[in-house]
Amino acid sequence: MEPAPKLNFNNGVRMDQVGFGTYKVPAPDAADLVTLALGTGYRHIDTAALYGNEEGVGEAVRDFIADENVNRNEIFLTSKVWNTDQGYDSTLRAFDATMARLGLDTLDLYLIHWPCPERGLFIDTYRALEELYRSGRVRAIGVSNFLPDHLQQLMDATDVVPAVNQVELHPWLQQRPLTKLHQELGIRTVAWSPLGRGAVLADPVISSIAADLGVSPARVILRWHMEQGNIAIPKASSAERIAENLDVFSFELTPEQQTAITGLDRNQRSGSHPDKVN
Ligand SMILES: NC(=O)C1=CN([C@@H]2O[C@H](COP(=O)(O)OP(=O)(O)OC[C@H]3O[C@@H](n4cnc5c(N)ncnc54)[C@H](OP(=O)(O)O)[C@@H]3O)[C@@H](O)[C@H]2O)C=CC1
Ligand SMILES: O=C(O)C(=O)[C@@H](O)[C@H](O)C(=O)CO
Repeated sequence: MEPAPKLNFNNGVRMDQVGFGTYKVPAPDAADLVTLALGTGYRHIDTAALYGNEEGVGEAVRDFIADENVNRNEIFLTSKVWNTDQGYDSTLRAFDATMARLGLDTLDLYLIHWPCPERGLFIDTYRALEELYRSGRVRAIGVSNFLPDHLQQLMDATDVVPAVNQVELHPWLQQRPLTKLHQELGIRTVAWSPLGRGAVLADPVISSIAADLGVSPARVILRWHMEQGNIAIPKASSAERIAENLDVFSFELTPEQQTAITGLDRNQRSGSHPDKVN
């Protein structure tokens, strides 16, 4: 299957518009599942220190590069510094630990996982990401779960504009004020839980559009993300679903279908609120 189109970051780095998410992929399963995703055509993998699967993700990436004669720069890998490692020196140590687990020399994108405003450390943490960026150990840096006021505080105090803000986003939580701010600031929106952890698949409007188009509800939702300009990182555990989630570039939604999906927005989170995680 053809890889997804690539979108440019504000620093010229390019990321596939569909990636493979690995939250809750058990460590023993990670190497095989990521290998399956890479073999299907994914060239963008999302993990994090929290997920406990960086060893398997790294093994899959390294083996795919060796076995398939693929260059390292053809695979885009994201990881994230966890909340308990926030702070300048601790973030640098956390990055070294992530790279040791991945078994790689460079990372394509490193993110602050949650702002954790009560810790008061996300600016120091981001300064460590800036150091990693300046030293060439990461190709791009960014944030995750940042709200507008977090972004403003960060950009007032630091130098490198985040390449992305990775946030929960799906038809029931469209985050329109935040995505508008992203566009104004030149920050890419990466949608985590793009399927609402599976819940949105059962929405009757999605099901009806899927029936009209003769595709699955997941492909409708992910096509919607593509047409919104989002980068989506669905997680799946079967070859069929992994392939299905990447096959979202052979059809389009009609304006009426787009409008119907826009109408599903109801500010409903499947995950935690950024102000509640510390
Ligand atoms: N930065 C952050 O704070 C966060 C980042 N993330 C990232 O976002 C990724 C995706 O989000 P996630 O929370 O996993 O949820 P998703 O919205 O990707 O949904 C995943 C769920 O949907 C099911 N599913 C996937 N594809 C299909 C399909 N084609 N048909 C039917 N069911 C399907 C999966 O089932 P099954 O696995 O059984 O196939 C799984 O239960 C994560 O893996 C992680 O990488 C997630 C949460 C927070
Ligand atoms: O948001 C939640 O409640 C979750 O369990 C996840 O978002 C988790 O906190 C996480 O950050 C996964 O990347």
